[in-house]
Amino acid sequence: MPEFPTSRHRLSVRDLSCERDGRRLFAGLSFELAAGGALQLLGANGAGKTTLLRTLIGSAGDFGGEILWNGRPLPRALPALRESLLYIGHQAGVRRGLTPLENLSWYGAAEDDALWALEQVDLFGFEDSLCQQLSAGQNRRVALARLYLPDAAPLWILDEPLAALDVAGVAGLEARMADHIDRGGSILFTSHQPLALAQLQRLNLSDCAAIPGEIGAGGDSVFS
Ligand SMILES: Nc1ncnc2c1ncn2[C@@H]1O[C@H](COP(=O)(O)OP(=O)(O)OP(=O)(O)O)[C@@H](O)[C@H]1O
Repeated sequence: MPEFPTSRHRLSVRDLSCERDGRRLFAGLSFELAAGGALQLLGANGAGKTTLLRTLIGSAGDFGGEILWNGRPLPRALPALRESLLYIGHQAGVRRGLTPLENLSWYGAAEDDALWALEQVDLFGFEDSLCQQLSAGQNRRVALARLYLPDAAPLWILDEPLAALDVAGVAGLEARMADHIDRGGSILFTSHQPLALAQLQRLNLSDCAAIPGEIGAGGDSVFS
């Protein structure tokens, strides 16, 4: 697995606000996520966690405030952000009419790499089964196998990656996330469950609060 040089990427959110159907989901949201950082988004059902993640990757509607990738504002910087992004959404992007191996091939993985990745998520022996015949947790594992492909991007944005995982699956994902952070990657994820990651920062969207300081190893900016 490659190293991601530290201080090379940075996602900045400044005074972000978002409304849907005339209802304010959150406002005054500011944080920075730099190389080597991890941020867990918390919040009640409907607080706007998925909407925030989709806004950050340019897949949601209007927003107020600023989103910057390496100091350049979206939407202009969106192509550069997407080049550095691995996004796994709530629906996980698994095509249920395909096999796990075919799903990873669809994402451009070579067969050897895909087989190795599937083994890492304990799907050895299921690589040629149709995903529609797999369990919910196994389908989540197919999605998470993308995190083990050799060209995994430095910025991971993961919506409910722990959903449907068993205890061993959660432990495996924690280890993979820790390794990614150690190598200078960064992770923004939602989860209702606690995760044992060193230096993990948490942000509760229900509070619409700002994070005091920077997440990651790349600098010394402070937002409030
Ligand atoms: N395109 C849209 N049009 C109208 N309302 C929307 C739209 N997208 C999201 N919403 C509303 O915004 C609110 C926040 O939804 P979102 O999925 O972001 O919440 P969440 O915090 O991820 O919730 P959960 O924990 O249940 O997954 C919900 O009430 C949802 O119905």
